[in-house]
Formats: sequence, C-alpha cells, structure tokens
Amino acid sequence: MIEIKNLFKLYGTKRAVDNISLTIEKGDVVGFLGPNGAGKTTTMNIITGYISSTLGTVTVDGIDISKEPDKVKKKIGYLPEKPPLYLDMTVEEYLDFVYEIKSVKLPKKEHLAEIMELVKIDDVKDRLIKNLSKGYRQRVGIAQALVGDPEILILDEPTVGLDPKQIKEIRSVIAKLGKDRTVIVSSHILAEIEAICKKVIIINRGKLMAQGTKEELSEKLSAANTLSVRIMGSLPEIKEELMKIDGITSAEAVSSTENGAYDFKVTFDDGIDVRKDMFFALSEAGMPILELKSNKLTLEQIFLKLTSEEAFLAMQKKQEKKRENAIKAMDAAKPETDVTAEPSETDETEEKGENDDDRNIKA
Ligand SMILES: Nc1ncnc2c1ncn2[C@@H]1O[C@H](COP(=O)(O)OP(=O)(O)OP(=O)(O)O)[C@@H](O)[C@H]1O
Repeated sequence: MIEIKNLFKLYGTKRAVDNISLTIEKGDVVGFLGPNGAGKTTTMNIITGYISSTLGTVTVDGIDISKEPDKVKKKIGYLPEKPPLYLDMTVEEYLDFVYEIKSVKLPKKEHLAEIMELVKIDDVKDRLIKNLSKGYRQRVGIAQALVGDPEILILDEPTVGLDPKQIKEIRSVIAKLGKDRTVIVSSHILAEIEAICKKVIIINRGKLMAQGTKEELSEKLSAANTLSVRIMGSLPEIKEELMKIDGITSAEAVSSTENGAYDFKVTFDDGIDVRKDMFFALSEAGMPILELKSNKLTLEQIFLKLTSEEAFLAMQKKQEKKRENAIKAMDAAKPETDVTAEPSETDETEEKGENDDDRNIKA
C-alpha cells in the first residue's frame, strides 16, 4: 500500500504539489490524470525517491521513502517520461546492465528472458537500442522498470509520442502487468486513463481534485438525484402529474422543445428510483415521455469540471477554511501562557508539522 500524506513540493514560490494526501491499495491499477503542468511527474518522482518533498510523507508498506529510500526503491519499478536508455547498447546488454546496478538477486538469465517475453522484445534483444522504433524503445523502458520484479510499477506518460498501433500494444502490455502488480500510470490524455485504469486520481495545479473509480466520481460529481426528462403534454398538467409521484420533490420546466413537449428537471429523494412510477403515471395520463436521462457525468465531463478555474478556486477556498479551522482548534487547545512551564506536547507537534494542514508552507 502506498500512503501519501500532506505532500508539498515547492519550486521557489511555486507549489508544484500542493497538499496531496491519498492511498493506493495493493493491486490497484491507478491513473494519474491532469493537464500539463498539474504536478503528475513531480508527485511520481517523489514516490519513487527520485526527488525529495518539501513537506509531507510517502510510505510504501509502512516504509518511509525519505528514511529508507533503498528499501522502498526495491519495491518500485519506474518508467520516467524520458526512459533512461543507453542507445549504444543492445537490448540484452542494457537489461543486463540494469540488473547489475539494481543488484538483483534473482537468476539473471531466466529473469531477463521472462521480462523480455512479457513485454515482447525477445525478438530484438540483439539489436542496438538506437536502431529500435519508439514503440520498441518504450517497451525496453518498461522492461528496465520490471528488472528486480518490483511489486509496484510507476509509468509516466507511457504512450506519449507513439502511433495508434504502438499505443494499443503498450496498453495491452500494461493490462498484463496490472494483473499481479500495483500500477500507477500518469497521463494528460483521458482516453489513455479510461482504457487502462480502474481508478482515477485527478490533479490540477498541484492539488488533488478527486479520486475514485469512474463510477464513484460520476456519482459524486453529478447533479445528485436529478433526472432530465422530455414530456409531451400541457405544461401545468405535466407538472401536476409529476408532483403526484411518490419521492419527487420538484419538477421544473427548463425549456419547451418539440411541438407540445417540454424538458423538465426532476429532483427526487435520496435512494429512490422514480423512473418506473414516472413512466406508468405519465403514460396513463396520456403524456408520453420522449426522452429520459439521469444526470451522470462522463469521465471527460468530470475531468473538464475538475480542471476548471472555478474548481481550482473552490478547492483552494476549502483548504484555506480547513487550515483556519485547524489553527483555531490549536489556539483553543493551547494552555494559558506560563513562562515557567515546560514545553507542552502541543508545542512539539507544531514544530514537527504533523498536523493535517499546510500552515507551515509560507509561499
Ligand atoms: N525543477 C523544476 N523547477 C521549477 N519548476 C518545476 C520543476 N519541475 C517542475 N516544475 C513545475 O512544476 C509544475 C508541475 O510540473 P510537473 O512536471 O510535475 O507536471 P506534469 O503534470 O507532469 O505535467 P506534464 O504532463 O507537462 O509533464 C509545472 O508548473 C512545472 O513547470
């Protein structure tokens, strides 16, 4: 399990990662989705121990990356955005080299052969990397991440710059790898994440905007408990019929559409499915339903909604409020000032910066 707690990365005054906390369970195939510059690479570089955080912790199976980086690195295979390939080596020489620098203990010949078969590069193992196509180079990049058989794979934009056929092939390699490993894939392309990942983490300008399965996000972000329905009939009568149905709390006409039909936004009580009753009631009243849709969002709509300026400002406001409340709570908990007293536990916690907010970041 990977646990990220209150993670920050500052470059000067810029918050590349801005108070991100999340958990990735063992075996999850997770997509890191965000527009360019959202902070995906920075977060991944911190998880892999490639760069340090400004504040916050990352633990893998309870081991802190900043305290025991070598232990954590052994658990992670990383494909950076630009794979670290030595172009003048053959594929096999390169994997042999990676095996040595990672000090892997598994039987070399079998281990490397297994990897080459898995990512389908055994047919080019004697070719110089510089003579390979981009798709094959990317597979070699994935192969180097697999050396040492890490339980976690982190792939930064694994299909960027590939043609559609190569993209398909790399996706199927990733799907295979995700069967018995935790895989984190970053991308700014929605279709990529949708095709590969079961769970999605959306980040924007360093902030975690949402996480969950596609369905969970849709559920959370959709206009809850509403239906859009197009009904034929007279407006006041439709409204009257709708309001007679058990569970419906409001019915507002939003526009008149085809001849004699109206679009309604219908709101109903939590946990009640009013569609069947609505169908029978309106049918009996001679008011046919021409269209009916629940207001669930697609992943694309969710992405656009969460990466908008308004969403960013709303999240910023929420975090500021949380921070103010945390400071107020701490002030309220502080004992009366006593110059002769020993430092209290509260003071120690403050110095360590262990509270759930970003008050230590001044930028
Ligand atoms: N070494 C650095 N020095 C200064 N700013 C940096 C550095 N690395 C990243 N940044 C900035 O931090 C922000 C997040 O960058 P990051 O590369 O993590 O984003 P990303 O989501 O991976 O985007 P992309 O898909 O374009 O790679 C960007 O605004 C970037 O310019």
